[in-house]
Amino acid sequence: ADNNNGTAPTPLTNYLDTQYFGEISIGSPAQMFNVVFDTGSANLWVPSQSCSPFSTACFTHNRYDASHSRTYVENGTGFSIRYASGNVRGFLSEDVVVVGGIPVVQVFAEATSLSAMPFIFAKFDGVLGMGYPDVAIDGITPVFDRIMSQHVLKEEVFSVYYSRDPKHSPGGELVLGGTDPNYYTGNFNYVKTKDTGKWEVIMKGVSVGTHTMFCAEGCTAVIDTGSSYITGPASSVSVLMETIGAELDESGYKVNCDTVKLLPSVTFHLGGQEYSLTHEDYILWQSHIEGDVCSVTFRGLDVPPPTGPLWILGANFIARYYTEFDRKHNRIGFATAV
Ligand SMILES: CC(C)CCNC(=O)[C@@H]1CNC[C@H](CN2CC(=O)N(c3ccccc3Cl)CC2(C)C)C1
Repeated sequence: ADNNNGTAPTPLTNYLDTQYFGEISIGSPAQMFNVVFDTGSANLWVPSQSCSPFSTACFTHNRYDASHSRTYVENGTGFSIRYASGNVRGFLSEDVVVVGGIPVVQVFAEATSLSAMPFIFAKFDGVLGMGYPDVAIDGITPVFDRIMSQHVLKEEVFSVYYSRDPKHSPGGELVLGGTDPNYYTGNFNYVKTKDTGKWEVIMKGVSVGTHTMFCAEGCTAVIDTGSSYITGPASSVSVLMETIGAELDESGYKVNCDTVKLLPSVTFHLGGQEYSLTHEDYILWQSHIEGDVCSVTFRGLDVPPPTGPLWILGANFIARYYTEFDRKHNRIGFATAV
């Protein structure tokens, strides 16, 4: 609950270092949902009780039932959101949403159809977008904006800790209104966001070992809590992968597990600081019966202009660098995660 020092923590679950989600409630009495807190989008949706039984992705998750909530307000406007990886369709409703113990009356979407891919792989029920209002579909005021307008937060910021190892508990933590010193050391270094109303910054270079190989003339980096990996322009990532001896197969880039210890750091130059990832941070080592598999948590993704080209720094970056998203000063702060 908002422990009236103006900060509100929500513990997160870490599923295989690729999905981090926390619990919110909607309605009275409370209906519980697991949601990804996604800085790369700005809408809240959960599966609807009225989703079609043929939508497997919908049926295998918790569903919101308006008829069981005494604070439900009908809206009914159509809703559709297109993510890079799949889309969600439904209709708008309004009800009391509680995040970290803070209640807000919120317009959200009841999803009636979810694209099977990738939502059948989702361990979470829905998505709570933590992006700026500028990217909110249908101009709906996002949850964090509704919370800020209540003036209950010590600071108009939220912070994210992602654990690096699924056996850790908690798998992560979202703090509304501040940061949690239990999960970082040292000071924060800040980077101003671009004036685009997105959680994106100017990156000054990407280095492999000591050699700046990409983005030397500057490029855009999105700090995206809802993305599992790091993505960059496909051509750059393929050169990067070639440099570390990774090969592309149907499920992404792989390296020979014997070479992992020798792999170079990959460094992202943000603001006045260099943020390095070692092989510990960017290799997903999975032990299988038939032998170990070492996946590289980088993906090529070409985002067309004007949004792109861009790099997306996702969960594996945030797991190494505790991240504060500052709406008051439109900046992002990074500190070394513990
Ligand atoms: C502005 C908006 C309208 C468009 C641009 N924003 C975007 O595309 C988002 C940017 N952040 C990341 C986000 C990833 N999503 C798609 C997605 O595959 N997830 C997912 C991840 C793992 C397993 C299963 C699933 Cl389902 C998680 C999630 C959160 C549902 C998309």
